[in-house]
Order: sequence, then structure tokens, then C-alpha cells
Amino acid sequence: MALGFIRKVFSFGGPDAPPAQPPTPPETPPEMPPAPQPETPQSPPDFPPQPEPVQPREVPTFPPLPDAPAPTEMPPAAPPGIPSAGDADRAEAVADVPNAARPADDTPGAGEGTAPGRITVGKAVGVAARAVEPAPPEAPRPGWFQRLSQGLARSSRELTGNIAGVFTKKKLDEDTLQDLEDVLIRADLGMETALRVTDALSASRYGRDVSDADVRAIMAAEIEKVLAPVAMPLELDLRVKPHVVLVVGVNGTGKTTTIGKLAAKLTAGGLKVTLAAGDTFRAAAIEQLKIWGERTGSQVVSSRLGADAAGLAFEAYEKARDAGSDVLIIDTAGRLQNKVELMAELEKIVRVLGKHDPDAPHTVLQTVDATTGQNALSQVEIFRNVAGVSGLVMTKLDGTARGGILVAIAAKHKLPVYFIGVGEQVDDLEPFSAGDFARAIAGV
Ligand SMILES: Nc1nc2c(ncn2[C@@H]2O[C@H](COP(=O)(O)OP(=O)(O)OP(=O)(O)O)[C@@H](O)[C@H]2O)c(=O)[nH]1
Repeated sequence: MALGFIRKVFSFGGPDAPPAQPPTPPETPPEMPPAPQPETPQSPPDFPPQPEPVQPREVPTFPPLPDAPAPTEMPPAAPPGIPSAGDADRAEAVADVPNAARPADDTPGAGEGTAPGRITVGKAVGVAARAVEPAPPEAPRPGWFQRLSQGLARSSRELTGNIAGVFTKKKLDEDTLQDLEDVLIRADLGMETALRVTDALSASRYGRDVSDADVRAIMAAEIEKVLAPVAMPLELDLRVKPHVVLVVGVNGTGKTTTIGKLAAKLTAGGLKVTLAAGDTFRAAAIEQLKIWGERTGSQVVSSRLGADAAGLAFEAYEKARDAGSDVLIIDTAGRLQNKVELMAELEKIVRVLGKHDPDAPHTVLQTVDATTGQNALSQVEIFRNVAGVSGLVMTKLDGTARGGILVAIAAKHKLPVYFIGVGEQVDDLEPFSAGDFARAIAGV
């Protein structure tokens, strides 16, 4: 798999996105270092013995795809929430393939300002994605920035409250700078960003009276500088069909939910999507993905509980290819980054996909739960080494006091952050904007 090279075609435009950087090629450490346990996730038990590796098959070439069919009515939306348990019968292999509209020239947000054969999907997809929600809410939902600010309110309140405590009627001196540095580190922003902020403040205001508003403004500017290089749009190469997106991460970090939200964006943009229920360990995860498949009109490929996840990924590729899907998104079982055998299974999935297409998976997304705090740093470290993570989705930024960790991850890993999640609704996934995030967390 050529993880170091991601071709760009399909893009969720971020307003301030710089050109994509090639991700660091994976290096598999001989042994996973032990890592502290995150706050919430549980480790799944070992997988049952896996069958023999699947043999590669020849990939046929396909004729051009037909023109866009008339849009079909979406299936009724599933009830909110995740099923508590699936039953083994329903975990049998399934491949129902609802028609998904092909991109048409007048698809809102599609094809704007792009080279021939390329599709760019921006905010219009988010608007269209809301059409798959069960019922229109009585009151209009707040705008994105308002929801981001509300979501980050706890992180921001704690941070700005502590800053106000340091800077009430105080001159800027060594003591106040040290206190500020402590506040910033406690807010999970990381040492590097903490020093950036205190250095910038010291350079312009040392010995003068400073208000907490001054400090917040400088902090917002410095945080934005750290985040800007990683605020990149997710770009999918649709000349390769299917473009394979592998979604990895620790359990409960929001993989399946993010896949559903992403599928909604893609199908609303007129793309045909196949979802693979590669979390073969949990029946509820398979059910959850099927619900997202129904809501978004995406084909879902699943297998029996406990089946070999790599085999399922291999089969899903064939089904996606045969159905003419533009994108195949593969869910995987959540795993703690220090479980060597489960991390080896991830490597196997990557290896097996490579038998279909040496560049597959073309995109590897890691979901990172913002409530996890500092442990997220080692999660990213290890998943990027094992699975060649090409970019991150930071979930659960709503309601956490630890949103600052996104800044520490950006400073340390410099991996693209494609999206952030601020809720469980289908449209609570937005392209990451460095400026919006910096302003929301700094409360300016
Ligand atoms: N508040 C909030 N909840 C979220 C967000 N993303 C996901 N969740 C919730 O987090 C819980 C876990 O999400 P899943 O999508 O099942 O996570 P997962 O990584 O697939 O979990 P495993 O299959 O156990 O590995 C669910 O209750 C989701 O609704 C988010 O951005 N904000």
C-alpha cells in the first residue's frame, strides 16, 4: 500500500485549508509500548481464530457508469440511538444495494471549481445531508459556529475562567507568565502551544497591565497558527473505484457514528457508497452500521459475528466494486492501542485490501475522542504507525472540558484533521476550521 501518496479528487473544502502533506509512512514497532487506559473505552476480548487468508482475485475493468437515475425516496430513518444488541441471525452476510444518485452537473456543491472528473463537496452537502434526518426540528438548529461554541463551552469556560483568575488587575511578569503556562497545560493544550502563547504575550506586553481579554485574543491567534497547517479538507480520489476509506481507532471513539455522518455527506453529494461492517466482534456495531446504511441509502456488507475482519474487508471490496460504488468505507473493531494482536489484525486488513489494489486503503481515518485527554497522543502515535493513518476526525468535542487536546495533537503529530464531531446528529460533523476552533476555545 502506498500510504505516502494520496491522490486528490473529492474534497470536503475547508475554508483555510493548505495543500495536503503526504502522511508519514508507517513503521511497525516490534512491540507496542504499554499505554495508560483511556477514561471510557473497554478492551474487547481476543478475536476467535481467523480462517486462512483470502486469495486475491483479478480486478476486472468496468464500463462507464450510467447517468444519474431519478432520485429515489430515502428509506425511513431508523430510530435514534444504537441497538443494545444484535441477534446472530441478523449478522448473516447481507448486501442490499439501494440506488444512490450519481453526481450530476447541477448537483449542489459538486464539481465547482474542480478539474474534469473531480468533485468538490463543500457546505452544500451538509445542507443536503440534513434532508435524511427523520423530521425537521420545530425550531431551526443553531448555525455551525454557534454549535461549535456551545460544544466547546466547557473547555472554553474552564480555560478562560482560569486565565481571568491569573490576570485580574495584574502586570505581566514572570509569575503571571508561569501561572498562565500552568493554566494552558492543565487545559491539555500541550507544552509547545503553552510556550508559544506565553512567548507571544511576553514579547508584546511584558511589564504592562494586561486584561484577560488581551490574553484570550493572543491565545486565539497562537492556537490558530498551530492548527492552520492541519486543517485540511478530506480529498478522495474518485478515479479509483472504489476509493477505500478505512476507519480505525480505540473503542467508543465514534468510528461507526462518524462513518454514518460521512456516508450521509457522500451520498447527499450524489456518490454511491458501500459500508463494510468490519467490527465483526459486536453485533450492535453491525446493526448500527446497517441503520446508517438505511438512512443514507448505502449498501452494507456484513458477515457473521466473530468472522475474520480482513476476510470481510476483502469481500466488501468485491461487492463495492461489483456494485459500482465510488467509495467503500470500512468500519473496524475498536481496539486499545497497546493490544498487540488486535493491532496485528489491523495490519492484516491493510495487507489483504492491498491484494485488490496496492494503494488500498487509500484513506485511513482515525477517530479520536476528545474526552480522552492526554492518552489521545499515544493513540495517534501507535495507530499511525500500524495502520498508516492519513488523517484524523476529532469526535465528542461537545460537552468536554478537554477540547484543548486537539491542539496538542496537532502540534505533536501534524496529521491532517479533516473533521470534528460536536454531537450525535448526522450533521454534527464539519470540516475542521482552525480559526473557528481557536476562537471558540479562546472565547473571543
Ligand atoms: N456527544 C457526542 N457523541 C458522539 C460523537 N460521536 C460519536 N458519539 C457517540 O459515542 C458513542 C460511541 O460511538 P460509536 O460510533 O459507536 O463508536 P465506535 O468507535 O464505533 O465504538 P466501538 O464499535 O465500540 O469501537 C455513541 O453513543 C455515539 O453516539 C460526538 O461527536 N459527540
